[in-house]
Amino acid sequence: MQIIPPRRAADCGRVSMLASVVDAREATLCLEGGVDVIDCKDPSRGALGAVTPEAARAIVETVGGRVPVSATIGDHPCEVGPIVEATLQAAATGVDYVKTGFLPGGDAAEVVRALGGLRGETGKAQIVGVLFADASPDFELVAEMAAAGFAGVVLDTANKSDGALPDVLAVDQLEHFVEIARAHEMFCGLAGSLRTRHIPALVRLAPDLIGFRGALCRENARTGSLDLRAVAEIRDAIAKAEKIETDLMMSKAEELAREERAS
Ligand SMILES: O=C[C@H](O)COP(=O)(O)O
Repeated sequence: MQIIPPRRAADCGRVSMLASVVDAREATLCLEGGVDVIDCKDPSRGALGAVTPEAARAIVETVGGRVPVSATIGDHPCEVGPIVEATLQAAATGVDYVKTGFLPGGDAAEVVRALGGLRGETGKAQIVGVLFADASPDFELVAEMAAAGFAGVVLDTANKSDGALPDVLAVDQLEHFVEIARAHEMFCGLAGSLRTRHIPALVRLAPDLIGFRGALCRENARTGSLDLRAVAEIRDAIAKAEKIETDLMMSKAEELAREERAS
């Protein structure tokens, strides 16, 4: 089960919606709401809080292969031991992707290389690196991740009470991140306290996915319960933004064709 492979999202304008869920009930609600990727996460335990292995297995079973399932491993210090152990534990639950965050401090490149050395030990699970826009992200790490065989990379925020991703990094920096991921043939995701109002500018960057938790909950309380209407609102906002982008591309193509015929 694959998230849209690199380049196709940019070519066909299809941006996947990722929703972070705490249990099988929320996973079912997200499937009903048309979510493209189910992300196992316990928001009460941090930016990349991990659910229990039992909860992750229950989510995988409930989703039943209908969409890709990812799991976060927790906000570990950037050290080989804890991150490798947590990554293997998450991979053993049957998810398609394990999202591994890189907080500042420690030798992130060493950790990436250690994770690359796990090839074959993570079963079907592929590793996705998560960089934190509000914690001095090193975009040079994307090349290391690609060399280590990571499937993708996500730019998220660590501090969920200090603004959204576009408040932390300017759009041209977000665009640069997407371009770097594409250049290394990895899928890329954008996340971090995102709301409906952020969607048009982010869809314009054509990431492969945009991730949400807080916006999907009642009163945007990320540790609260998911709300089907909020899920549908975000789903519709992505579809609307994609249609605008597609129509814009079509009209530009028609204008170019007219100019060529006239020349
Ligand atoms: O990957 C998903 C994001 O971490 C969503 O969480 P957030 O919307 O609360 O930032």
